[in-house]
Parts: sequence; structure tokens; C-alpha cells
Amino acid sequence: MELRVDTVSCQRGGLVVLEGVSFVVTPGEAVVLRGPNGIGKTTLLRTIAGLQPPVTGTVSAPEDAMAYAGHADGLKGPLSVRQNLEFWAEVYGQRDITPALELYALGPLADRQAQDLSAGQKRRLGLARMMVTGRPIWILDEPTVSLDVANVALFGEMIAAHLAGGGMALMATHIELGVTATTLDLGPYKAVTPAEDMATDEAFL
Ligand SMILES: Nc1ncnc2c1ncn2[C@@H]1O[C@H](COP(=O)(O)OP(=O)(O)OP(=O)(O)O)[C@@H](O)[C@H]1O
Repeated sequence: MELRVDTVSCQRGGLVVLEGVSFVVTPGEAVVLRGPNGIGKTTLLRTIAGLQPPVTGTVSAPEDAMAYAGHADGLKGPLSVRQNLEFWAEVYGQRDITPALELYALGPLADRQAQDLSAGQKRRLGLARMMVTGRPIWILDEPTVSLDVANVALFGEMIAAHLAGGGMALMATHIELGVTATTLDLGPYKAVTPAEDMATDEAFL
């Protein structure tokens, strides 16, 4: 079981942003993507998660091993916290949402509609969703946005627990999580033709 990214080039808006990215994530390992705004972290994560095809190269992982959490929270506003987690648990064939409720301190909020949560609480629910997928490879794009210091620490603990259980994490984040991680600087993979000056409307559509 591993995630293998082999000479992947990826595009946004029809233009290649990163070229020849290769790395492997093994059980118990976290890899953090680093690079300045706009270099292509989100684009690469979406490509690895299978939301868009690579231009060249391959992404290999066991079937149904990955769970992705992007910028959009993916929550159902009218459903309660509990119902959101139950929904995702059912989608991923899991049953018990109790550990996720407990680990993210969502118990007191369990019956509140997701749309009535604060931004940070929504983010916590979005991360709890990763737990109930039961999937070993977590792909996380800026997972700590809107989290306060205490919840960033909580998130770090949750990632550490996931890794200790043999899970893997691939994340784009600008902040220090307090988790032992391999850092991958995307600077050397920046495509020769920068995308900044050539925006189109088709990105992510
Ligand atoms: N509509 C578009 N058409 C073409 N290129 C675009 C479009 N929208 C964004 N881009 C460019 O695609 C590149 C990759 O963007 P991406 O969001 O993957 O970068 P990022 O490293 O995740 O950025 P950030 O750290 O700001 O979240 C950027 O240079 C961006 O300007």
C-alpha cells in the first residue's frame, strides 16, 4: 500500500502549471507540499485525487484508498452535524461516527445544522468527515484554514493518530502542524510557461 506519483504534469485552465512531479507516500508518512501562492498545489492535489487527469505521468494507489478534502467544505447545510457524518459514513460503507464526533469535540454540536456552525466548526466537521471515510490516504488542501490555535493542535494530533494507524497524508499547507512530515518543495517543478498571464474561464469547471 502506497501512493506513487510518477513524473506527473498537471494543468489548470488548459495550461500546464507543474511538470515532472514524482514522489511516494508510504504508510505512516505525511508529505507536505510547499510553494508560493499560485504554483499549483491545489491543481496537483486535485490531479492526484483523480478529480482531473494528469497531462502526463501516472498516479498509482490501491482502488478506493483516497479521500480528498478541498477548499469547499462539502457539507450539507440543512443536515445536522451528526447527519452529515452519518451520510458520509454511509457513502463510504462505514458505520460508527462516534470516534469522529469525539476526536473533533463535535458531540455538543451534534444536533446543530451544519449551516449554523462557525467557519472553524465547519472546518472541524469537514476534517471529521475524513475520519469516517475509513480510507487510508488523505489528500488535504489547506486543512487548517479557519482553525484557531487549539484546533490546529487538535488537527495535528488527529493526523498523528491517522499516521500511527498506518494511514498516509498528503497536504498543502503554509503552517507548521507539529507533525513529522516530509516536505516537498514544488518550486523545481514549475512549468516553463507560467499560467499567471494566460487565465481562462475553464479552470476547475
Ligand atoms: N482560470 C484560470 N486559467 C488559467 N490559470 C489559472 C486560472 N485560475 C488560476 N490559474 C492559475 O493556475 C495556477 C495554479 O493555481 P493553484 O490554485 O493550483 O495554486 P496554489 O499553489 O494552490 O495556490 P494557493 O497557494 O494560492 O492556494 C496559478 O498560477 C493560477 O494563477
